[in-house]
Amino acid sequence: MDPESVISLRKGAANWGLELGSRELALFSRFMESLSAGAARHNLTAITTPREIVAKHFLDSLAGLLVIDPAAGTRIIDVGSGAGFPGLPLKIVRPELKLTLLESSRKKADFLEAVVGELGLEGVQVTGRRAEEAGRDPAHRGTYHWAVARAVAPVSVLSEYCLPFLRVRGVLVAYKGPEIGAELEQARRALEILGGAVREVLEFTLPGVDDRRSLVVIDKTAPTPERFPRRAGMAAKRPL
Ligand SMILES: C[S@@+](CC[C@H](N)C(=O)[O-])C[C@H]1O[C@@H](n2cnc3c(N)ncnc32)[C@H](O)[C@@H]1O
Repeated sequence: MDPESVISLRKGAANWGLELGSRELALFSRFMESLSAGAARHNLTAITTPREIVAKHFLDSLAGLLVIDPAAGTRIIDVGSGAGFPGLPLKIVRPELKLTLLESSRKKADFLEAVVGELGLEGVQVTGRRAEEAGRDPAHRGTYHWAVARAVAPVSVLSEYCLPFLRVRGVLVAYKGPEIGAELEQARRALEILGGAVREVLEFTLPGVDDRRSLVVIDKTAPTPERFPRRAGMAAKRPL
């Protein structure tokens, strides 16, 4: 990673109260190399300049640590992880997290396996399945303290993908853009049915690019009824 990117990553992370040392910077640097190679080879991400990768992938992902505290539980699942966001940056900075990267595209899951190996990260499991299927598997259902997802689906649909994975009192952190009011209004019924309640919406600006973002923090307040998630595709086709 070029010196300018290192500086903006360190400065941006300090904005979230995170101090990045040489271990973390080396891992981010290697991750950036894999991303650039992966983007060229497999068209994995549209964001390719180092400045944008730092701000829109690394720092955006790290904002989740404003909410996620491993002291309150270490099991975390990233639903629809794509090229590893937000899960991998969270794991780099909080290595005690036990991370599952769930990604239905085989090509992307293969990329994730390769990156986890290249970075030498322990306690990361890559699962190349759909959320609707893994959410019914007892190895995953009701077992996580945290679920995170970025750019996967509207909150009404995302709740059906993610809430089944959480224990009661677990937390879903949905990474969103600004102006989330109407989307949350549409998700009210789904949250009620699935056992979730919006705790708060944290708004922030991405350092370096000044884009506005928000984190929707949803508490799991009751067990998700057995019939959810519905079969693959239903949540998106007929949101609750
Ligand atoms: C727009 S990408 C976002 C990737 C990453 N979260 C990010 O922010 O860069 C959405 C990803 O979610 C995955 N996805 C969509 N629906 C899914 C589902 N039902 N189960 C698992 N993965 C899913 C897609 O394959 C895709 O890689």
